[in-house]
Amino acid sequence: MVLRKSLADLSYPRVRVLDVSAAEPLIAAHGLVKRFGDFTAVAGIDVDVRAGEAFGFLGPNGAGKSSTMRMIGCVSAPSGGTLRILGMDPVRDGPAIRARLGVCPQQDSLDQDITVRENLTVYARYFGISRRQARQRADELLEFVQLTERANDKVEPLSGGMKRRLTIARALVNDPAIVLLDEPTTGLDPQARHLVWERLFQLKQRGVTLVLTTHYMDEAEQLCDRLVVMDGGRIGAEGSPRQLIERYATREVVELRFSDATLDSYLGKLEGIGERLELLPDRILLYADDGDLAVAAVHERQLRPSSVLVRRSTLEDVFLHLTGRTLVD
Ligand SMILES: Nc1ncnc2c1ncn2[C@@H]1O[C@H](COP(=O)(O)OP(=O)(O)OP(=O)(O)O)[C@@H](O)[C@H]1O
Repeated sequence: MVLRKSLADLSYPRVRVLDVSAAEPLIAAHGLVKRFGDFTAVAGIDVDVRAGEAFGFLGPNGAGKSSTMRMIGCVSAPSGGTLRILGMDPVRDGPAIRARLGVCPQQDSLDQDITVRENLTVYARYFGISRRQARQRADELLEFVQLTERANDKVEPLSGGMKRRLTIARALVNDPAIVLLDEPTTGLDPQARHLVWERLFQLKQRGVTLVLTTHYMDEAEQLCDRLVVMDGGRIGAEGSPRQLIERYATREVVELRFSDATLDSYLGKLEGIGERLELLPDRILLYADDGDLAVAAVHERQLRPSSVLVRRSTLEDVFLHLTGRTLVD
């Protein structure tokens, strides 16, 4: 496997691009297992991550996403199966792999006692980067994550979104071949999430290989070229967001609420409209390629929902179809 710097983009963040002749995926997992005592957190998953793609693990809390990321990050040994990262074995070649990974953990692990810039320069020194280069790299990265004005401030007073952006900058210090992001926007407010997405999108545009976990379907839809839907340590489906929606949902969904009776009494009355019905605690979802036609059919049956919403299908619908639960349950 040959890695070379992209000549097209000399500005930060520098990009490592896999030589097109390399056949092996950057991350290849087959039958990967993680056990904690008798409990199986990851139950034999197959994953291939290719150079330059943004790959996501979408699933609810406890799905096994972080356990998988920790194995890929070479901080937790697999209990079974095979895992190769950048053509190497994470157990034997952990330090060599870690040197080429950028890791953005779920919990911010920034040093609160030093400045924003020092968080980057000190980290850069772990990778053997010279003091002068570290300083230059830190300044470029602070500009990239829009924190230049806070460079000399301590970390503690920064907002959650700023801390997350600083953690992303830190993950880029060593010019990584793969950036691992565990729940990059969990706990952030909508504006801060959008800023993080925007920076990640920039990285993606520059060809950086991103691997992220999320339980936000909008995050997965916006950022991921390809993703796996994970639940209970297993992968239920794999594909691009669009492929998954086409495969597991209809083009549109009608959300129906009724105020006059228990919801399940309407299931029989709606039978045969659209392709599928899902009963949620507060509404019925009616899957149909043409939502308006489905609504007309509902009215023809003299049913009077208290509210009707026609929307496009999302990954949330895919997850519901695959697991019978919503992601936020
Ligand atoms: N060190 C550990 N010891 C015992 N059980 C663990 C350990 N780490 C994780 N687990 C369990 O493994 C399961 C999967 O956890 P994991 O953190 O991988 O899920 P996740 O999909 O990342 O969810 P979250 O978003 O909550 O982190 C959970 O039931 C969790 O309690």
